[in-house]
Amino acid sequence: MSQPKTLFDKVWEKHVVTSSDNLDLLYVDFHLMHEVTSPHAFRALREMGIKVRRPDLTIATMDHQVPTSYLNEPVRDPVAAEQMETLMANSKDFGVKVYPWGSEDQGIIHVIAPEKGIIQPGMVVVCGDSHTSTHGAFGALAFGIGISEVAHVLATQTIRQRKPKKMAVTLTGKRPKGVTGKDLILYILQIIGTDGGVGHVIEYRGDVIKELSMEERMTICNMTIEGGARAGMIAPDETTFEYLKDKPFAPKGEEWEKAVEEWKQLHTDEGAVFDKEVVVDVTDIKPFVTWGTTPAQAVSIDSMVPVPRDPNEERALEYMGLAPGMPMKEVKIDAVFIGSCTNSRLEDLRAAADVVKGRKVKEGVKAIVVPGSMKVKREAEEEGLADIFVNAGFEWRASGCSLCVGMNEDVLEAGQRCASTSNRNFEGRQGKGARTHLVSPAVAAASAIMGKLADPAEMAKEVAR
Ligand SMILES: CC(C)[C@H](C(=O)O)[C@@H](O)C(=O)O
Ligand code: SF4
Repeated sequence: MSQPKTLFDKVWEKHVVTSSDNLDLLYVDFHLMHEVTSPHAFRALREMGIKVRRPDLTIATMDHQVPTSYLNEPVRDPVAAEQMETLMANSKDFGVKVYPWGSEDQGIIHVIAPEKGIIQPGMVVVCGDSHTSTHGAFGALAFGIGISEVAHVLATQTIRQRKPKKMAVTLTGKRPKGVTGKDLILYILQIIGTDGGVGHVIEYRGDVIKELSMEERMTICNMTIEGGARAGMIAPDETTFEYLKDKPFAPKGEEWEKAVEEWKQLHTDEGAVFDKEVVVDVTDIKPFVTWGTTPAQAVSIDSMVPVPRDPNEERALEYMGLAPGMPMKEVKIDAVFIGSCTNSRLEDLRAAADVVKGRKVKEGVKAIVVPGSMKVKREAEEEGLADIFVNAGFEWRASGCSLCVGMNEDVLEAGQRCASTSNRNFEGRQGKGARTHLVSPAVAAASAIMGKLADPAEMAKEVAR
């Protein structure tokens, strides 16, 4: 019998075109692009007189800099306007399909690619964006690449990589009610730290993972990068196939049957060895929130702000304006952001709307919902979620990265504190001096109602509909 292999080994080996100097040249099945990391690459191709090798395996969207508070008007920010025009021109010149701002297919690149069925098990997917790790949820090997690598992929449809090591994170026990994919990944990050995955590709395993929806798997893989890993992966199963079936880019008819048979082989063989293994029991966990300025600085919502253990943690507390011993549930907030490629899919908006329904956002709190794609926006409107948010006092926006990164006009003021469903709480991430607490959509929604970080289950008992 051949050597047992991990899921990652199987996908990697299938894509090696050639090797030299400990580097493998990998074939790329799909290349995703956005307006921020593409201009340089297109310029490089233009200067060298090279065409895009496989425009049919490349798509681009506008997400980071697009306005979300208005559509069909000239873009007010000149820098954003220029980036957007540049992407339009480059896409046209190089024959790459683009989903521009205002079009019905536009959205955050990591939301629209899965939504169209582009991401399929066993693929190698790259994008000049760190959160490309999202797509590992499908059993694809998906990772972010640098700007010069974007040019290389455009020109050759391949990428040179050193093979990362293998790490397993196995979730055991029973997931408590009210604990979401977001809580699980915050909990995992708090255990492994921001460097726990460095040099590795993490495979998430165990029954807890098998029971998660595709949306929750995407949330977990999305934030894998915050643990320093190159990528996160989850073996495809019936949940994956169910999600993909009939999506525009998915194989159809006989091709579908054939693909599913192949995809079923994409799992780690019994006896395969990982370089590093972490086992996490999830039985006793609660919703998780961050208190500091890294996604790993997180605690249970029932806990207190911790006593700092080193100068970094001291600095984080100072930046966050928090004192040790203060209950997390007493931390007052000024803003709530429900959005980002971590948590802006229909299921996320449903979870938040479920908490908000019939209640009102606390006076003085600015709360916005930014759907991950225009498709999510339309669907949420059709099923009445948008009305629930608007009636409660949320702003209902068009799709984009928005307050996740503050590269458009959505930024917070210095000192403002936000409960955010995004993935990064670094200093200044949501605006200079702004403070970010990473939370799940349900916790964000409950926090909007309470005006402070809140556990949705307790909020429901305190605030009538
Ligand atoms: C702008 C882009 C390169 C960046 C990334 O790589 O992740 C952004 O999406 C982010 O989330 O910080
Ligand atoms: S939503 Fe946030 S994390 Fe995701 S791609 Fe946009 S800026 Fe990056």
